Amino acid sequence: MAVLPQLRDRRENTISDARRFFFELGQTPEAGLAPPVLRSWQRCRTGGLDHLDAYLIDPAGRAQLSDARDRSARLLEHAGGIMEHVFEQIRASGSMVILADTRGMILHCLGDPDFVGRAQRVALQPGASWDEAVRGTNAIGTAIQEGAAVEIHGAEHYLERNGFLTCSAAPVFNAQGHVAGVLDISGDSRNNQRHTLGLVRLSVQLLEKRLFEAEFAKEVRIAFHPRPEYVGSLQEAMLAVDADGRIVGANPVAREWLALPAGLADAPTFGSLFRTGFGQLLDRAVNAPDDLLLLEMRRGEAVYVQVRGHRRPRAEVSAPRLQQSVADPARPAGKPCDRSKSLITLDCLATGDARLQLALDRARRVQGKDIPLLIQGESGVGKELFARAFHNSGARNDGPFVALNCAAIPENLIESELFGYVGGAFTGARREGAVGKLQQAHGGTLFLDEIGDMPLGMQARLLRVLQERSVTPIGSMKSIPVDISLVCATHRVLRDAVKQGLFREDLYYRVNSLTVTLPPLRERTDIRHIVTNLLEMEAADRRSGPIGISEEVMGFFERYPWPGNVRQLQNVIRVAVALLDDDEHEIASVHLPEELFGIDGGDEVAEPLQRPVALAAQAAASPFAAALPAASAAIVPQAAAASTPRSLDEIELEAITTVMREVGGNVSAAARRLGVSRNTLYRKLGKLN
Ligand SMILES: Nc1ncnc2c1ncn2[C@@H]1O[C@H](COP(=O)(O)OP(=O)(O)OP(=O)(O)O)[C@@H](O)[C@H]1O
Repeated sequence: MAVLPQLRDRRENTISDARRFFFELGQTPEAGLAPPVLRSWQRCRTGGLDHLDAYLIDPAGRAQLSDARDRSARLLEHAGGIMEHVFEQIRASGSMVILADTRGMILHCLGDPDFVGRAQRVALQPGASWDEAVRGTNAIGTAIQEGAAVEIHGAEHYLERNGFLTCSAAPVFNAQGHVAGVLDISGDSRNNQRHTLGLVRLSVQLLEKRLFEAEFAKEVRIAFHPRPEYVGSLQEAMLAVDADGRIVGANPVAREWLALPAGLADAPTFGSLFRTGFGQLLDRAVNAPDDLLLLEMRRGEAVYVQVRGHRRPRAEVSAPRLQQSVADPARPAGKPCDRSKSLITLDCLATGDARLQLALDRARRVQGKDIPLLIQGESGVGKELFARAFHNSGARNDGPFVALNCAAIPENLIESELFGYVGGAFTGARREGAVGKLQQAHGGTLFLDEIGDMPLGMQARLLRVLQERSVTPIGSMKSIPVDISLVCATHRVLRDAVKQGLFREDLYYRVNSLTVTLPPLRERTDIRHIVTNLLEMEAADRRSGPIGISEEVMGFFERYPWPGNVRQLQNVIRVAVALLDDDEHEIASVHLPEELFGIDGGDEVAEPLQRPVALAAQAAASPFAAALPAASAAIVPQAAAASTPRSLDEIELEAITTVMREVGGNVSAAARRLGVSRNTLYRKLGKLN
């Protein structure tokens, strides 16, 4: 919005009065000048600068400019995209966006062609120095001198020839508290825009955040704020902490808040600022990686903290190389993977199944493009893990990953969970209110699991949020902007739900820009890889050395139909590992839970194990052979195949009596060895009797 003409005239009159006082009478004007401008005029006069000076210093030559750009390479790299974005906002307003280095030399600018010509007449162009000592009061040089954002309008410029400009600039601070450069928007003073300084400030905060994250990508970063909704925003305070708990970097918010001096010489330790030890915080963060932790500062306030960039020490993540009885399947080439949920990436999920690979490739293509992803698949196939990996592999990986299972919470709570509420919004509401998942996910990813089960009324509200990109908590009149990447999952066919009137068509198109379908475990060709990975993770938790698996069990796993998909497999492995004695390091048939063979379950689960039972039992009394399709009875010993043809009933009788004898008449043990449920075995025994 342009400044009202009357206001502008009034401002210009007071400044011209101030100029007369200062330049003609040599006095200090008592009013009409902002303190930074007055301080700057005084510095210029002390430095012997003539306000009528018309001599233009030539911009630096190409080599000098290139050296300066090299010195500020990181700044330029991160500022480029931000400057383009800012330029889009001010396009056609007769202005330009400028980036200058610590000495005020212009490194890069983007401008409207009509204004660029005029700007060049006063050397507002790459290579020119806008150091206050040579150009007098100007936004770039004065922001450096003042160490703060400034706006220098028209006649506030010290040199008269610059009076046609209006400029807003803010210094960019690095993590050590030193100025790393300046971002400026300059334009014709007649087109002064009221919000320009705000735009510059915000853009600088974004630039500082990117510089900080790039500099400390390998360090643990602690983001904090007294209000949880500000963690993840540009207003959050951020510290980088080394392995010894020393603060090695702080963003300007943290510096101001903690009154940290510039430089690193007297940097405090984490423990001197917070009541919780750094190691203790990391332990809590590993167990609750996406949560905001409430910490008390030594000086008394409580703040919400999010730990970023913390990885579980390697030794805890993956066990030493497994000496498995099954040859460890070759892993796809690439970096070793950290498979903890908080760090898993799409690359880590690629374990060789072609259909999964297709889903991974498709998801990678939309990464960073603000396209909602819909993940379909049966329960337990790994939809949530996929969503986390999608988040962790993208540019938002430092932001929060917030999950909400729409089927798991009562219908009347979904609204407050999603949108949050202000204190006293309804009976039973917490006095201090609550931040909804949508707001919590700001700057990161919101994962809506079982979106197909979301009530219709809620669908309409969610649609509005996605369209308007803002959320209004229950009981509030204020809408809060939210920037989220949306990932949804469902085991339903959403299109059918739309046809049945259970899912809004407009929301369907919103959430369904790209759909990926994860294959059920029984159809995957990489079960060996998954088993190996799960075993590694269990071994790491058990901390008692590597765990192997017999070929027999692995073969069974590859053939079992896994109605509960990876979740079921994971549980089976967990139970098997728990059943291992301390000196045992290999999972064998005895470690598998009975339910797997339908012993205590219904015939539904047991059924796939029953088909070749007689052959398998006779051959090896192995429950795993039972899971083999008849055509692949590779583990059935030759003797069985070569024996004289007999009726199936005869073979079955012989198998059952042999096994019953071997287990001393224990029906449960016999059923387990035969690979049938206890009920089935009783039935068969009844028939035999
Ligand atoms: N490739 C994998 N490797 C290791 N563990 C996996 C893999 N895929 C899934 N899991 C594990 O299986 C379990 C189920 O996965 P997840 O919760 O992601 O499935 P889901 O499809 O979202 O299930 P639901 O539909 O029931 O919510 C989780 O504990 C997850 O960590």
